[in-house]
Amino acid sequence: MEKIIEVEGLTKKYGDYTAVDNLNLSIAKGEVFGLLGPNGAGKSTTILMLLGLTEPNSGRAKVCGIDPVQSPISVKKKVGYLPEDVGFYEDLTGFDNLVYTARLNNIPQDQAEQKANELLEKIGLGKEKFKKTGKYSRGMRQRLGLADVLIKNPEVIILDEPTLGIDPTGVKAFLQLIVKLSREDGITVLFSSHLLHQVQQVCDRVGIFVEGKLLAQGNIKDLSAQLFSTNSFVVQGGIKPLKLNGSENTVPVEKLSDRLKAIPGVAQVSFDDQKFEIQAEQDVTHMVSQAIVQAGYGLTFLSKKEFGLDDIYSRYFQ
Ligand SMILES: Nc1ncnc2c1ncn2[C@@H]1O[C@H](COP(=O)(O)OP(=O)(O)OP(=O)(O)O)[C@@H](O)[C@H]1O
Repeated sequence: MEKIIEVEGLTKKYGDYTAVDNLNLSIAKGEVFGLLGPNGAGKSTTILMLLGLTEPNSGRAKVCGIDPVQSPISVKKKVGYLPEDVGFYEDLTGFDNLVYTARLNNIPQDQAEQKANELLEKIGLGKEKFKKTGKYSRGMRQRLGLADVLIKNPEVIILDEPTLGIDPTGVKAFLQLIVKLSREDGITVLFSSHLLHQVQQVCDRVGIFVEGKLLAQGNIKDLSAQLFSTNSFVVQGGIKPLKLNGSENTVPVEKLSDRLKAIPGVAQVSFDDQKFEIQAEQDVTHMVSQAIVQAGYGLTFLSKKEFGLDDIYSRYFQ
């Protein structure tokens, strides 16, 4: 797979303090990668180094095959960067702001206007495009920021905490838009955030960043497998013998337990009276319920839990 962002041993120190410590990272074309970590973890510093806005003390980065230290201007042509707070000309409309950015990027006026119109529709600001940006809400500004980044046809977009201060409906629309861009236009997205659920919703892979170090990276399933052995699914339930056809059809609990253990992917089965817990590598709920009914029992309850980023995150901080 083509690599768009490659980072090896990247380190940044501020005096004696190491803000980014020997970072290794590789992001493929079209991937949505989440850089997840608490405040001060080093996410913004990493982004600044990828953009050539600050120099590393050691290590190297390549973005679209370009070294940002050697060619910061070339990198900026290929990478769109949306900072936490975007600045616009408040007295200009959304449309005029976009056209202005396009002109700065040497896009001819007629193409700039056409592209601005297309993008404003795409980000859902078609109706508000002739409103001055000074009157835009925070969510509208972030969406316009995304259009402002896209107008120069970047190969990569880097979003630093892009959803801060947007209401939940706006956040949902914004996240859907990011996924759409990646899937439809093959744009690679680096999404930096401390918000687990958002990262989980949109990112193909995640890197967990704490105190300048990347503690783990992978898709959510792999990360949870690393942390919770291979058993990232837990199915819990209660059973009761079915009396409909006479209790002679009901197999003993020990035998039921053996049948459950034989289900592919099941690692562990434990019973406590008429309640059970099953740990599995994958979602086995449907096979568990079938085995229970076939053994002559009814289910009094059945619930499943899949370890998510919350569990992964809190496990790292324990
Ligand atoms: N210019 C600077 N001079 C000195 N220290 C800095 C500078 N910039 C960042 N730091 C420190 O480096 C560490 C990493 O900061 P960074 O902004 O990269 O973290 P972050 O993960 O992006 O957090 P946030 O989400 O709060 O922006 C922090 O401890 C911060 O105080």
